[in-house]
Amino acid sequence: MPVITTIDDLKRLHERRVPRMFYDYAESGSWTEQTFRENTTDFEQIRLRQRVAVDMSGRSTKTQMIGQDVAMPVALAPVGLTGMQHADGEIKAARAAEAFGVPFTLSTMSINSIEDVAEATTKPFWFQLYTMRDEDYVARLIQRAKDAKCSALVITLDLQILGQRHKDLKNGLSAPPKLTAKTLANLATKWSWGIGMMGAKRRSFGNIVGHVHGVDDTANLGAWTAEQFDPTLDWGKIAKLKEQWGGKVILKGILDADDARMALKVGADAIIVSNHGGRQLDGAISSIRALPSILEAVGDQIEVHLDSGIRSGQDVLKAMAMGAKGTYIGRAFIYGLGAMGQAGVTSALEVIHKELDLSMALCGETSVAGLGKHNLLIPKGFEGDWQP
Ligand SMILES: Cc1cc2nc3c(=O)[nH]c(=O)nc-3n(C[C@H](O)[C@H](O)[C@H](O)COP(=O)(O)O)c2cc1C
Ligand SMILES: O=C(O)C(=O)c1ccccc1
Repeated sequence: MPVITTIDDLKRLHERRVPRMFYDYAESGSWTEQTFRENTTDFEQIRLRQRVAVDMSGRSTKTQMIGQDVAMPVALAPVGLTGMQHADGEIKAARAAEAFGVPFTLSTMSINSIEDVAEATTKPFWFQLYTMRDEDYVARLIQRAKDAKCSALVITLDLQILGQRHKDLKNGLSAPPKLTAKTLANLATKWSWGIGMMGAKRRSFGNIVGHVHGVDDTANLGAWTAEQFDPTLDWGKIAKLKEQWGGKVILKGILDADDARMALKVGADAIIVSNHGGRQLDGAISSIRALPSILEAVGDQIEVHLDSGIRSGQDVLKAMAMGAKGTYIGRAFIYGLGAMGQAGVTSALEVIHKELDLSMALCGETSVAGLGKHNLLIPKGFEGDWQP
């Protein structure tokens, strides 16, 4: 077993072990990838305040997200096609999250189905919803998530149409995913991935294929999304979905204070400040830069979470100290999954937990609740003086 001490170690192994088509799909941002890059470089702009001679014994990273206990404020973000990174990837990731004590969010676009994951775990997980044109299908999907006892519905709002990712088009990534001649050639060097996949429970969209008609035979992810997703989704429809669900609702993909106010108005329990990991609107600001103005607008009335660009426990610390009440990792756990399956996801969580715990101690903090702006050195003008 290789010694893993950083998320980057897992990323290198992921690249080595997973066919290029799926590695590229995970790693890509849209268009020039400016937003994708700035999601991580903007975290680097913020510095941590080192404090000394503070009793650091009895530290804890435990806290709550939407009223649920978490071992640290880091959930697994919904990631489509997770089961193509590793056989039964959603089951593996959900089990790793459950054992660690952090929430797992299952994507609508997952390979393992809601029922597969419910069967393989003992605690409730969260379900992420994409709304399709077929409203009956959406209603059935919500019912399936209820039947599986999912404890939150995460409705993603920043992807009713897909941002263009060049590599996916060049690699011929289709939806539902199919192996092309190019990928099969690439497979020759990815034996363990291929052998695993042969034994996988599923190799196509588990929540969709067999549950809705006319979904196969599409050239690429963008064309498929344009055909299937509901382009008319608006705040009125979001309010109706919330009513249909009846439980906790998290609205994902908020990057603007005005939208955060709308989310508050429809009665969401939490929002996720997110630009979808730089995969949607290239040129949008990083989520860590968007966070302060959103907190100012709604932070005292709704739980504000953040994702996009988190690669370390220091990043988690920075987001929490700025005022977020929770964070999510997307690629960071996908690297682990592609590298080593369930053990790799556990490893990603351990890396981030250790970084968070040690950095809290070196900042002179012993609890998540104690974190605040006093832990940060934020450069003047960090939020940008761009005018809407
Ligand atoms: C490969 C990949 C697939 C994704 N699929 C979904 C999805 O199905 N639903 C969704 O709401 N977000 C999806 N996202 C966005 C993630 O939930 C999350 O917002 C993003 O990964 C956070 O950025 P990070 O990867 O820098 O942590 C996806 C992200 C990646 C990298
Ligand atoms: O790739 C993504 O980011 C994503 O969310 C998605 C959208 C449509 C189909 C599969 C994944």
